[in-house]
Amino acid sequence: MTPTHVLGIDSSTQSCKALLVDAATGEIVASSRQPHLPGTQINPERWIEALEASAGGLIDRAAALSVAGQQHGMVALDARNEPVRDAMLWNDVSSAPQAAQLGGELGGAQATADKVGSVLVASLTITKLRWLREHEPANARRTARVVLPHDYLTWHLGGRKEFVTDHGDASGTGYYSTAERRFLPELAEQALGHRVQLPRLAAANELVGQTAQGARIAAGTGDNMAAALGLDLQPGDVCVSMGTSGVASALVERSVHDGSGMVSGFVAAGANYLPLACTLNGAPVLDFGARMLGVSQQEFSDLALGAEPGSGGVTLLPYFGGERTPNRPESTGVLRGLRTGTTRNEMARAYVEGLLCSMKDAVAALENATGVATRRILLIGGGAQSEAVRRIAPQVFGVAVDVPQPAEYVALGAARQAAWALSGKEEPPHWDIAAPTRFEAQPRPEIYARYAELREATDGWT
Ligand SMILES: Nc1ncnc2c1ncn2[C@@H]1O[C@H](COP(=O)(O)OP(=O)(O)O)[C@@H](O)[C@H]1O
Ligand SMILES: O=C(CO)[C@@H](O)[C@H](O)COP(=O)(O)O
Repeated sequence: MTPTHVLGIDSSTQSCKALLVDAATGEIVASSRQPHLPGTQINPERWIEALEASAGGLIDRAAALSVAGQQHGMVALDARNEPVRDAMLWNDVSSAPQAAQLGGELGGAQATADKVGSVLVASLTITKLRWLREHEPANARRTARVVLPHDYLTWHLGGRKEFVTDHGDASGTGYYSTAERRFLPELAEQALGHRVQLPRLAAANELVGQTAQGARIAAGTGDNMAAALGLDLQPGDVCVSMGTSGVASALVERSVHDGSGMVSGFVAAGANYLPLACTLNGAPVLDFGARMLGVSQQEFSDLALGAEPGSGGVTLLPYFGGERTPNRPESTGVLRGLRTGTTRNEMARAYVEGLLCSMKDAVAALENATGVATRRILLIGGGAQSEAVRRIAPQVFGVAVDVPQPAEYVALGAARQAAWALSGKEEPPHWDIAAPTRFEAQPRPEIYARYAELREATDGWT
């Protein structure tokens, strides 16, 4: 029998990735990737070009497809569904003042988390709507509809008919009630100044359209929700993703409302919830370190592994692009403990340890907010390809770290969502996931202790 293929698309911050997968087994039969333009604002048409360049040749081989996308980006459209301006992405921190302002209007941090699942930070879509109203009033007035990156691509692939989203991605807008699982359009109106059209909310396993080639289209979801589907995340697992963002996420059965703001209480693709702690500074911290030392990623990893744990006393706070967890949108990176004898090995290792310590902050926040102890960590994303990250991670996290077989788990999760919707069943298909490689090491709590001291000492710095 000819196998049925499904296509998973991951339109993430740095690139668009596509995986063609056997719908019955999850076996990957083809893959492709196309980079996105750098920056924190982008014309959404550029995403379409990257999608066509990566996935275009695979669509006619798929019976169904699904798009997972970077969360939160504000795609503001006019009455003819033309973008009124470039999309503002999750990592654009311009709207930090508006986040604080709107949070106050909603009654403060805990009241906001109770209402929408998350304390407002600049990443969330609603804060960008208020920014638009204050900084570009003419564009704000022209805005008739607001959608998320994955909604825009799903709409395009379906022949530009209906705008649809899913509960997972919608839960990251700041105008969605995670407790009631519905949009709160009055909050979008409060932010922007007038009512806008929002996409229809579809179930994670719903078919919402069809491509010109005849492939059925599933609702899609946010990239972190898709990663949980791709990994088949289980209770007690914490997924640590080192993409452009650094994310610690876990699947739980009840909605989370963390008034501290460290954890965003999002909804998963399906009946569960996906609380996550997200930093603005993920794998690009390693890119920055390698660039500063003038070496390739491979050489950078080798350099880092040539230094002792603790990096000879050099500690890095890697808040290069401002930070979201903790909420320090104006902050910059800080290096402490440099001596005349500091070596290149120690410098490289300090970058790796700094990134991992910021992810340990995220894991700790997740444990605090959910009350669930971490049984194991699954490390994914571009940064997980670094040997130094893999080997130093268990020293910093203090638990074993599993690195799944190299695979694009967001795109794989999108493919699983497509297979799920195509099957018409209540549950996603069971796919055998290859056994991960386990990394274990003697915990080195002193690394994190020194990092935490630097984080506290620099609170209030910019
Ligand atoms: N071997 C490696 N070592 C360190 N970083 C890497 C390696 N391979 C990829 N990366 C980094 O991972 C990031 C891309 O990861 P990815 O998960 O694709 O991001 P996103 O999903 O946000 O687009 C880039 O910053 C890239 O430089
Ligand atoms: O803002 C968040 C989650 O809240 C980010 O995780 C974005 O969803 C972008 O993800 P990557 O491109 O880094 O995977």
